[in-house]
Amino acid sequence: MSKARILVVEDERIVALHLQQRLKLLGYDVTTPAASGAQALVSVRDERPDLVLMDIHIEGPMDGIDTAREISRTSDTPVIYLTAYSEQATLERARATRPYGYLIKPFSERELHATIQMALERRDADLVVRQSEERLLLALEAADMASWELDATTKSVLHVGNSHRFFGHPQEVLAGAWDGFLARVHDEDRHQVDRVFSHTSDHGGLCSTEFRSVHPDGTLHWLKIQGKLFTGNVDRKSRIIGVIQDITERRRTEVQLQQAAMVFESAQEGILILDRAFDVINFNRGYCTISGCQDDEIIGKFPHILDTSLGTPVDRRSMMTTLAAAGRWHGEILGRRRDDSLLPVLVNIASVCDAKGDVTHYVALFSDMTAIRQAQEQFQHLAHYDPLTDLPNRLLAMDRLQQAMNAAQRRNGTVALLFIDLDHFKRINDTLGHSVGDELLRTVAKRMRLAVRQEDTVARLGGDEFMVIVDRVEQPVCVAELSNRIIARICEPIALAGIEFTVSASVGISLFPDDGLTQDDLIRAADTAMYVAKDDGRNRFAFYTKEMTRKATLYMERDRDLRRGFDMGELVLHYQPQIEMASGAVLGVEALIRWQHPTAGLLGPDAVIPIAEKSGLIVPIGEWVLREACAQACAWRRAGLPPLQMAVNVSARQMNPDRLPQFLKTLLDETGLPAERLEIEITESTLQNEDDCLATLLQLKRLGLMVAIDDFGTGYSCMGSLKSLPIDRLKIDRSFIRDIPEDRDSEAITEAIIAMAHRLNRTVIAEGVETLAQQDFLRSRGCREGQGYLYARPMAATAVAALLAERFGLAPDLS
Ligand SMILES: Nc1nc2c(ncn2[C@@H]2O[C@H](COP(=O)(O)O[C@H]3[C@@H](O)[C@H](n4cnc5c(=O)[nH]c(N)nc54)O[C@@H]3COP(=O)(O)O)[C@@H](O)[C@H]2O)c(=O)[nH]1
Repeated sequence: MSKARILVVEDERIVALHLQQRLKLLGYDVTTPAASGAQALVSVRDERPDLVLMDIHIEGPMDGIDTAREISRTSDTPVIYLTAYSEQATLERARATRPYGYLIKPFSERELHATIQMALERRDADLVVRQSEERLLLALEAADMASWELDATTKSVLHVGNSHRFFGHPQEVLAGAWDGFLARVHDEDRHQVDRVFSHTSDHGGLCSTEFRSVHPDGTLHWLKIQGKLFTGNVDRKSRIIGVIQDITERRRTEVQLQQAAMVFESAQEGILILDRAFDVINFNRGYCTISGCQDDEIIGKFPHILDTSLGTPVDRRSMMTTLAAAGRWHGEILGRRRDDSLLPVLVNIASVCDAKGDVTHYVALFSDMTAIRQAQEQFQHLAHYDPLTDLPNRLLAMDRLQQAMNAAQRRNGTVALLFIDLDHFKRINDTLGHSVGDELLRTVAKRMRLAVRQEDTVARLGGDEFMVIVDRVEQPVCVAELSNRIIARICEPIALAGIEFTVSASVGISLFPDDGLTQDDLIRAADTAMYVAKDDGRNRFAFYTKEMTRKATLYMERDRDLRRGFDMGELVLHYQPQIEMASGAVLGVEALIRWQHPTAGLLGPDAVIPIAEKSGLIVPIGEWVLREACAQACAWRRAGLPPLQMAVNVSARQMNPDRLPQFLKTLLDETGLPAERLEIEITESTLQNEDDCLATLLQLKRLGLMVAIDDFGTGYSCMGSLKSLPIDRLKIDRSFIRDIPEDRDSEAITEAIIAMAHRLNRTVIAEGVETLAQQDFLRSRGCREGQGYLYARPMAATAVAALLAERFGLAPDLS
């Protein structure tokens, strides 16, 4: 253990040397003695003695007490005063410097040694305390804390460490009366702080509270004070001692977290926190509302709303790739709710990464877009539909018209544009009021919609002007019929405001491409036509061209007449025999329609078939013909006439595989006519144009019927296709037979058809045979059968019976 080094401060050199000797003898190490305060301070600084023996009266301006004060200010070196004086004032001054001892001269070796030892002991103890204090201070500083102390009895603040940091005031401002301290606390927290400290002062134990301190610059700091009531062992004083801490940052974070939690919980959007495997680890109420899922159906599972089995398929792989590359993915999908209903959702997914940049979670946000989409739809609707009638407005009508024109151009078709204007609407509006006028327009709009096909567009252009766009017009006459249907519907009585009245309409029609190639041209043409209809007396239609109007009107009159005639049973069948040319034997007959018109007399098929084809009446008329022909064939059989082939013409529109075979099967079953006795004649063009034709023919062959191709040679059937068709007979067209023998080409064609029929193992018959020369030619080329005026004209059923009876010498029972 090293010797303690002692500095002697003594202005009397002899005394100083003597004291040094005594100290050495006592085992101490001594430094060079100092005679003045200035020397002493230099020595303390340079020699670093363990103790100073300080005479009070020394050289220089500073006495020993001043020097000791300066030493204690700049170092920890303990000072023991040496003096011969012991008057009170000096002692008071000396005590204020907190010396480690006081030796009154003269003193003994024992006194000197004991005082020095005690001083060194005390210095060591002080050092330990100071180090411990220092450690505590450093620890508090490291924790951004400070100590504080309150006298619980007097409720005065004894100490507030680092007061600047926490209160913005020096210690002196805070120390002292409790109210002074409370004045630095925020108004709203003051009562609480007072209550907490009062409680601990009165009842002991721990105290802890958080409050805001108000700094002089107005800033607020959140502080946390914790403490405990202690009662001093010596002085029995009650103190609350503890630590103070600035928790402003923590409070801010807490507030932010609270706000975030509030946003999370109260958000209308669905929010999910997903783990790296995309399984849900947290969700908010919004997600439950949007997805319809219960709490226990969400956690630990893949988000139901992203389920790809319904709605918009979400390509999970590309989503993950985007998330990995950009950290976010968003898109609008049709999401799947718990009950499998679908809803439009905007999905935003963001990756959450740790400090190293590795993905730890995903946050997914789901916004229900239903309301927005509905609003958009409503907006779209408002932009494109008339609010009064809910019909398309001019804007949408023009768009539809353009589309129809484009499509018609591609397929070489026709589009009709109908301009419809109510007659005298203004009068109704003026007399019955606008609300009745509005109601009338609504009623008319509904009636027009009911009059047209689903695919046609009915639009309101404004006022009492409407437009109908008819796509895929087959015949202009169909448009005329539609116009009449619309006019008729509009004309039906309307009861409004307690009054029943009727309103009529005038319709102008233009056709694309005939009447114009642009929208403007077509509209202008339809408008012009509408004024023509008005000029002609209103309540009618008019085409842009007069000829079209005339044709359509004529057709409709004929159509009406035919329907009436059909209903009145004015249609009849005549039969033209088919002959074996070598023997003159009647092999069969062809049923040909006639119309016994009440004013025009007997009309041929030309007055029936074209109109019936256009109006669709051909199907019921054709079925009537088949029924009538079969019934007649059976009647002849029953009358004892020899069995005959019954050939019946069937139009292309009848060749419906879902209808004709079943109809014929039932007919044969009902009449008992053997199937092979009935021959269906279809034209070559029917065979070539109708997709359904082949399917129907195959079914007819399965029933056992015979099939002939009528007007053969006028189409373009090739041998290859004929070979595979289910036909039994070719009927050479009358136009080739007519020019035989004058025309070589007709002869060549006829000859070729006969040869082809033979090669294909089909029978062949020539129609329109009028002369023996024609018959000779046909026979010489191998054609065995013929039909024509040479043998017989088409005739009534009774005439056929009479002819057959005569040929066979029979007396048929035709009763
Ligand atoms: N879908 C249906 N079509 C029918 C039906 N009935 C008739 N038709 C079609 O009408 C076409 C014309 O028939 P029609 O006016 O009766 O003329 C037939 C004969 O009168 C006529 N013919 C017969 N021989 C001669 C002749 O020597 N000279 C001459 N100038 N004309 C003659 O030919 C018609 C029969 O021809 P086809 O049917 O081609 O064998 C008629 O062609 C049918 O297409 C019906 O019910 N449904």
